[in-house]
Formats: sequence, C-alpha cells, structure tokens
Amino acid sequence: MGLLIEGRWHDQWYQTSKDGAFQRENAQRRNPLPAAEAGRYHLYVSLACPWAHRTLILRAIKGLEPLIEVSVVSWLMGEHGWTFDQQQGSSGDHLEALQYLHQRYTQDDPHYTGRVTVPVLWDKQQKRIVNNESAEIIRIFNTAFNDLTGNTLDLYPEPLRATIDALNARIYPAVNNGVYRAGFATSQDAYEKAFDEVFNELDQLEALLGRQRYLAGEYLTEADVRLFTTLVRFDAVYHGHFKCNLRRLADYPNLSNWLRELYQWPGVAGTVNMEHIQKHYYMSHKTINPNGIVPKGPLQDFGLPHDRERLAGKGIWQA
Ligand SMILES: N[C@@H](CCC(=O)N[C@@H](CS)C(=O)NCC(=O)O)C(=O)O
Repeated sequence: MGLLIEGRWHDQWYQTSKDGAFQRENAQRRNPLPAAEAGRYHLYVSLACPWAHRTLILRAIKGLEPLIEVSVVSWLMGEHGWTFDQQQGSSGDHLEALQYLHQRYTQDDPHYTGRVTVPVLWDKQQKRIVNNESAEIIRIFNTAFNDLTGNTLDLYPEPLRATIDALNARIYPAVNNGVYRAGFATSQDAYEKAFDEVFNELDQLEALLGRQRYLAGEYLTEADVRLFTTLVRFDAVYHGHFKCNLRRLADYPNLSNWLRELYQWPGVAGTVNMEHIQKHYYMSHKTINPNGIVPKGPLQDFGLPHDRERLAGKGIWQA
C-alpha cells in the first residue's frame, strides 16, 4: 500500500496522528458529470471496498450496468497499491490493460500527490477522473442518467434530504469510518474511543430499526446503502480484523434482519463478494495481520428470511 508523490509511486503504510488516531485523506477529484452519455464513463472498483461497493449498488439499482462498464482491481493491495493482477481476483483493466490503478491517477495528473483510492469514475473522452468520492458518485448515479435509462428511482429524495444528511453525518464518523479508526489505531486510547463510538451508534441504529423499516423511515434511501456496505462486512472482517468485537452484527436482531432485506433487494446480492472482502483485508494489512492468514468463518447466510414486513415500507422513492 502506498501513495503518489508528484506523480511517483511510494510504498508506504498509513501514518497515524500523534495520538495514534487514523486519519482518512479527503478525496481530491470532486467534479460533476460533464454530460450524461452511454459508454463514456468507466468505473474502477474493488469488490472488497465498502466505499466502492456503494457505487456498484447504485449502478445496479439505477439500471446503469449497460451504460457504465466496470473494472475490478485485485483483492490484494500490496506494494503497488491496487493492481489489475488477474491471478488475484482482478477483472483486468478493460480500458487499456493497465497494470496498476495509480497509472490512471497519473494520466489524470502526471504530478498527482495523494492516495490512490477506489472508487474512480473515469471519463474516457477527456481522459480525466470525474470523481473519486463515493458519496458524490452515488449522487451522480442517482439522477444524472435518468433521461437515458428512464429509471426515476430516487435514493436521495428532496423531502427526505435533511433526514438523510443527518443520518450520514452521524453514521459516517461513528460506523463507516469508525471501524477503520478502530482497526488502524496505533494507540489503545484511539482504538477504545473509536470502538465505543462504533457500538454506541450501532445500539442507537438497532433501536431505530425496531421502530421503522429503513433508516429514513418508510423509504429505502442512500443512507441505507451507505450503512449496508459497512455492515455486510462486519462479522466477516471488522469484528475480528479491526477488533470491533463487543458484539457481532448477528447479535443485533433488527440490524441483521434489515441487512438481509437489503441484501435480497433486486440487484444487491450480485454486488457482494465475500471472497474479495475477506482476502483483501486479511492479506493486505500486514501491520495488523502479518502472516496474511484468512479466517475460514464465520458461517453467514444473508439469503435467510427476514422479518421486516412487520414494519410499514414503501420501497425506493419514485420521482
Ligand atoms: N472517501 C473515499 C474513500 C475511498 C477509500 O478510502 N478507498 C480505499 C479502499 S476501501 C482505498 O482505495 N484505499 C487505498 C489507500 O488508502 O491507499 C470514498 O468514499 O470514495
């Protein structure tokens, strides 16, 4: 794992702050879509990555598969960062058969300085990165191609925006990034602080989902998608590898049933790849799992029946 400095690759592990806290770098490419065109954009993802996973779910739900092709990086993020090594799970780079994802970043800017992250939405016409922030890519996917696809499902509907924004503002630091803050902490204090925030928030979400079908109420929104991609990895990875082990997700009945409902939502199960998820974390993070042993468990079946019909639900908002 590493980063680009002035366009040159350096193999380097994450640095934590003085108090041992993990700090995530902000995504640097935050552009709107130049124009909605079929076949113009290419999406780079890791099937292991919860942030990239959000974009795959929106792509599926919004019927964008025929319009936006995807290349999948290898599960292993080693000395060259994300690669297109097909021996290790990559689809290969469908565009130019690049070896490494960092080559895309230096095509965008030969002097790029920063981490080379997924997801990346690439513009084939301008040969630029449109956007590498999942929270923004899913908003683009939510509406930008509606005229081409005729799909008007809306996961960020106007009347629910304030509620969704408030949910995102508390779930991102405490849970989505909270598990990483626990896992990558280099001091006991920083770890325990993150750990407590993870489970305090999960306790609150468990209570919320006991009262209503989805996070924002009766409609399934982007807030659910954003939480789903973290929680579907929880018992398989974050519980052990990131030491978030006060409880398993399976110990939370409402969150577990809600997770199954989302997993069973049309298009979603096909975006979940547990082999990539487990191999990536356990094999790539040598500082926390030096021998790269990948656990065989846990047994999980997200296809089991859920009990969410007991709560009123209207599905996804139709604009
Ligand atoms: N803010 C970004 C974060 C993306 C991100 O951190 N992705 C991870 C994979 S899960 C990555 O590519 N990390 C490579 C690195 O940090 O070197 C987003 O949500 O899109």
